[in-house]
Amino acid sequence: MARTMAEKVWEEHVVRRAEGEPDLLYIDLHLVHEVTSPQAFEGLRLANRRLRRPDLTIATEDHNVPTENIFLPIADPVSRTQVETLRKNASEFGVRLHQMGDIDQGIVHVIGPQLGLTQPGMTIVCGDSHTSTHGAFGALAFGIGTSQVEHVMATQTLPMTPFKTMAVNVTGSLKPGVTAKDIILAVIAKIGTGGGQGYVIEYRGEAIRALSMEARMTICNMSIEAGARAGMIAPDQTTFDYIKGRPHAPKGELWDQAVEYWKTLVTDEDAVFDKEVFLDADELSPFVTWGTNPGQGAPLDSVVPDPASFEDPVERAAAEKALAYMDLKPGTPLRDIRVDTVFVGSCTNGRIEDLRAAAEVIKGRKVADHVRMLVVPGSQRVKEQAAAEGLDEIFKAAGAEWREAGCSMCLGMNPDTLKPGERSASTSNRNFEGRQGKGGRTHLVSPLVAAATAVRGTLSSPADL
Ligand SMILES: CC(C)[C@H](C(=O)O)[C@@H](O)C(=O)O
Ligand code: SF4
Repeated sequence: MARTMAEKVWEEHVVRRAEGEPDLLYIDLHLVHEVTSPQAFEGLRLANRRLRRPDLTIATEDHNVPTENIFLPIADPVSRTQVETLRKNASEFGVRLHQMGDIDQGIVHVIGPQLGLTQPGMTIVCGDSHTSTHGAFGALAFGIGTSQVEHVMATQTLPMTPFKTMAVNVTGSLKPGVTAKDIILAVIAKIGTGGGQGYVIEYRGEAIRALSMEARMTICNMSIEAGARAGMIAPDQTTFDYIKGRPHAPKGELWDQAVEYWKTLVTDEDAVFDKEVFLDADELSPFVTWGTNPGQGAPLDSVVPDPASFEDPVERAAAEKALAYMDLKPGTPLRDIRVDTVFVGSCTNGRIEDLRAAAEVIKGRKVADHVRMLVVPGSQRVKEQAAAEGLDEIFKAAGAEWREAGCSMCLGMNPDTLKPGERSASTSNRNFEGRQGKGGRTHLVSPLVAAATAVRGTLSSPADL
């Protein structure tokens, strides 16, 4: 029977199947961070169990880490406890941990691909919703809850209920200045934050094929913001070239065998998806969010929508509430919205290509006087590479702050937060109330829009400079 890529990867990993029960899947890679692992380790300890496969488990410190003065003790007691607990657990259970200051430390979804741990055809889990990022390689990658984290630690398997399949077909090609971030914000605006519920999305079409691996990761990363269980992109030459030579990539003959297998991980031509969505890349322009969920977005060229224009009463009420929180008036051109802060970073857009894109725009220009710009590499290696290319100097010369790797202002779990009432343009993935700090207001944007906004001080694209 013809199968989709997601179904193929799933079938390869079933270790037990019984009528009326979820399939038990083998897990190839388990990524761990300090927020969702403490209770799982504690559960193992109480049950007197060891970790089943420490070699398939890797941990990093990301959410709670400060991005300045990383060799001083963490000031916030909750953050400090979480990080210290992970260190203690990793050493007790034999898990490789990349600590602050380690060259391989960084956001969990940045370091997996970077180390070559993330590979096509794998099942990958992490107690973190944006695990969907790894699907960009043709892996089936799910965010899981803490009790599931414990299950994987103890058994290297996970019971999983079947999913539905959705194809998001992106035809045509992107105009200059339009990026993967704009594609995914447009997809979520189209299908809604619940549109992907129960589905694994496969992104397909010529516009997707033309994207770099990092751009593909940006798209798969935000699948979860459409409510999907995972997002995937079929592996191709772009994927193989990205993985080749990385520390954990197969070598020699094993490499050739792996690529042969990876090439089979494409959706069969006559496979049928449960749902199909179409988008024309030629029609896209830079996209920004105006509301408090990632689906409340619109082209930068447009205006803050009037809640009355939403036919669905639930959407209308949500828009009213969002505009009140965001302190925005219907009809205001999105370009007139003035920001206080610009954040370039996160597992959505904190990779080297993102920093290059932002640097290209900001080079030789200045961050507006009323704006604070934070540039936070997704990992220490990204930081090192950016510095080798002189990007750090470009940002600093423009007046931006250049930081150490971590989740930073993507969420308010570390010192990088918005103050109440402050407004940001942010390359991250969530704009919920209080996400970047209590009372903070977030507009999700691409790195290009972020950089242009930093210069003009209002939501802008490079074409406005
Ligand atoms: C803290 C963590 C559990 C959370 C997630 O699961 O996504 C975080 O990474 C986020 O982005 O909100
Ligand atoms: S960067 Fe943001 S979205 Fe990504 S893992 Fe960290 S907190 Fe979650």
